[in-house]
Amino acid sequence: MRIGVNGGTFDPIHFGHLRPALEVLESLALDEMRFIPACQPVHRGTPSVAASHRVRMVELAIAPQPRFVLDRREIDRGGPSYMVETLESVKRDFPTAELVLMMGADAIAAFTRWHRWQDILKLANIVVTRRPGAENRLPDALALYRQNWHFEKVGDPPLHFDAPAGKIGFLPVTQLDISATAIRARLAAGRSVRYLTPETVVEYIDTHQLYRKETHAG
Ligand SMILES: Nc1ncnc2c1ncn2[C@@H]1O[C@H](COP(=O)(O)OP(=O)(O)OP(=O)(O)O)[C@@H](O)[C@H]1O
Ligand SMILES: O=C(O)c1ccc[n+]([C@@H]2O[C@H](COP(=O)([O-])O)[C@@H](O)[C@H]2O)c1
Repeated sequence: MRIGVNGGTFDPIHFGHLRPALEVLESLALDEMRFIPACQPVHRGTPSVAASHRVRMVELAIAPQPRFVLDRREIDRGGPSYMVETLESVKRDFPTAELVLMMGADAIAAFTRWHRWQDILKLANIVVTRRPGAENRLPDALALYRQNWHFEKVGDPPLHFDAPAGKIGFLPVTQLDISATAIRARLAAGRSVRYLTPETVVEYIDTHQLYRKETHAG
């Protein structure tokens, strides 16, 4: 079994998370892609809305896609959301599974500042997806991880890693210049975010009046 791990603050989830996740799932022939909302993301501020809202929006967004799975383990664990602990926990639940951690080019550029990052490479392979605005940060990461580099472009799916962990692959996915920061800014300005995120998420945000004021944090 091959399991994709897609961690994020998801504040809120948007098509820039969803489309690359589907392309990774298909390109690597994963059995499932687990969306794991962070409880307390490290290396950034507190999320703008409560974890319960972020979780529900992920659930709504992934509902149409059968192999997308909501994974609540970071929320249930509480405290700082260190990815190494999350991967250890997934590995305990699925001891024989190969884990593929996906992250955008912006995230891999900061990877060596992650908690116990060397241990992450013992637990999983990493697939890096290109992200608009992060292009000039990728070469640094490329140089840094050359010893672990595995594939750099798409062949005919399924791509596969030749080891169960420790490899970093690069997948050029469809480019969507969408960020949660820009979505929050639009909402704060009273503008629409339709077509940036699934309609169910737009409706949830409207119903709960999220991101309009600062009273939703918690
Ligand atoms: N538009 C996008 N294209 C490709 N990858 C993305 C995109 N947006 C987010 N990601 C990736 O998804 C993961 C989780 O990102 P996150 O939840 O922080 O979203 P974000 O839009 O970057 O949020 P924020 O603007 O609040 O920082 C990261 O690995 C990030 O690189
Ligand atoms: O484990 C760490 O030290 C670590 C440091 C920074 C980010 N992460 C994880 O990377 C994912 C994307 O983070 P972010 O801040 O871009 O939402 C999310 O799952 C975070 O928990 C993890």
